[in-house]
Amino acid sequence: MDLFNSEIDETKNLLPEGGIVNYYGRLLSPPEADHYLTYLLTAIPWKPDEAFIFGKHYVTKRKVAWYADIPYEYTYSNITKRALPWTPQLLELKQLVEEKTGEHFNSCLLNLYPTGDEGMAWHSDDEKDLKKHGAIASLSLGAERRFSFRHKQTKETVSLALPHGSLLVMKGTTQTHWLHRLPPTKRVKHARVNLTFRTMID
Ligand SMILES: O=C(O)CCC(=O)C(=O)O
Ligand SMILES: [Fe+2]
Repeated sequence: MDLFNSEIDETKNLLPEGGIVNYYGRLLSPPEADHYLTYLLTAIPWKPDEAFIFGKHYVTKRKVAWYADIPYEYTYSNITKRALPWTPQLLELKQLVEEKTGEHFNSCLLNLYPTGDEGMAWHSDDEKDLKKHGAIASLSLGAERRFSFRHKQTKETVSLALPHGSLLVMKGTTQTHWLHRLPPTKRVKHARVNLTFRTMID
């Protein structure tokens, strides 16, 4: 029996309409999750997220890294990023996520939120370089944070907590009809790392 996930139905759609979000609970046991969190905090070449918007240079306290099967280039907010080659540990995590979800991914965006002061504003992951309606799998490590969805028309919201080692998948038309965000919170004083596994189109 899975002691972590006894109450969780991973086939349930958390959204009432317009997309599919499945929550798998803990993919990793707490010791496994600790192991990967320590690895990621120390071994990933974290860089602040940057943007040039109306000629002004913005640098976030949130840090990012990007890995993929091939050195894809990806431009947003006038900054071009080139994907790094997978590390063995990231490939282990990718394989676990793929086995659990039955999906396949060719890239991963990593986010590091040093404290609850950092979050991510409402957005959809609907860039044209991403496979349309492709699944996005989100693995969370470290500080537990709330994660929210908001329907673009009805403004209905759906929220859940994402604990250490947990897995969430967004698929179907979720990015077309819903926004999502990671709200900042004064209560959280330690770091969270999030890995979003994605499919880029060539
Ligand atoms: O940190 C998270 O849980 C979400 C990150 C996210 O939405 C993104 O990278 O597009
Ligand atoms: Fe996102």
